[in-house]
Amino acid sequence: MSNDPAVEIRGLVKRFGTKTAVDGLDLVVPRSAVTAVLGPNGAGKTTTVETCEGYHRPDAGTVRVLGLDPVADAAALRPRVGVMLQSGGVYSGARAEEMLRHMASLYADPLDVGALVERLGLGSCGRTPYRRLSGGQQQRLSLAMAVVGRPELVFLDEPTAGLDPQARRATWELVRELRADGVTVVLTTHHMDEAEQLADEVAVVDAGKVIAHGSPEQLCRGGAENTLRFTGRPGLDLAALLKALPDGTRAAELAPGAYRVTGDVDPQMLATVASWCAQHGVLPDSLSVERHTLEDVFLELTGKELRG
Ligand SMILES: Nc1ncnc2c1ncn2[C@@H]1O[C@H](COP(=O)(O)OP(=O)(O)OP(=O)(O)O)[C@@H](O)[C@H]1O
Repeated sequence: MSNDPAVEIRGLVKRFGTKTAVDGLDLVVPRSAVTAVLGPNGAGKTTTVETCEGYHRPDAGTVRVLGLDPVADAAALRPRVGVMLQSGGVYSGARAEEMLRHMASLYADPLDVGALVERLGLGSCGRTPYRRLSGGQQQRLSLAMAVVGRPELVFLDEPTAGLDPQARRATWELVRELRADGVTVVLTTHHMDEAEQLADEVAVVDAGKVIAHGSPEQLCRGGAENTLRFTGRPGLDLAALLKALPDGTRAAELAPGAYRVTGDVDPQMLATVASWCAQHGVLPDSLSVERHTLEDVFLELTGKELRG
């Protein structure tokens, strides 16, 4: 049973009036791993996650969470799934630690509340009413509430948005520990470094669909071209070099003696360039391969223009 996916979304469509927020989205989330959902503003990430949490009924398609229907089986899922919403969902007059203790009391085997409060840096504001907490403190409290019941699966919607670097690191540590404990984590984020640091799998959502899916390494390797740079004698015959390289490779001398080769840079290409240099008596002063970052891939997939 535990080999079944934690979340299985097939052909999900969700409309709000005439607006199609999610437009035939497919996503399979493996268990005991961290899946990051990335996408431009308005791509449909929150709507998708909220549908998995049972807040919306799909207009078409199916959603299964731990093998169950998030709406029809909401009661069965509640003790097994932790949810951190993008904005509160919390009674604003309640005190931070009281709320967390109350939440913990609803579960059979909760985490130690005191320890959780300490590690998320909420110790000094435990008696503060929710509405008087800073944005970052509210955020950390929501995270604590999502994980206190030791869920099998947690949904974290932009868990580190607006957090200071210390709180961000503390959140990352907590996510890593959840994963080490076998918890499935689905998080949305606009921070590419966060996805690179935490995610086993990344799904890029655009206009209501998943347009790319894989490990950060797979996406960085497959999605974008890479670059090889070397420096050597000026005026090398790049047309001759290109003949030795796969079709579609490009080469340029950017400044006298500074060369850039762009294309599918793999170990074979590196060997070919090095041996071509050797045949021409060129000893490069430097030779480096630049891997594309997840941000490069993301921008390549979703475009560089701002969306309306
Ligand atoms: N309750 C709603 N009523 C009407 N339109 C909505 C509603 N919720 C979301 N939308 C619209 O659906 C689209 C997808 O929104 P969603 O919040 O899922 O995107 P997102 O990828 O989470 O964006 P962001 O990165 O900005 O949080 C947007 O155009 C949004 O305006």
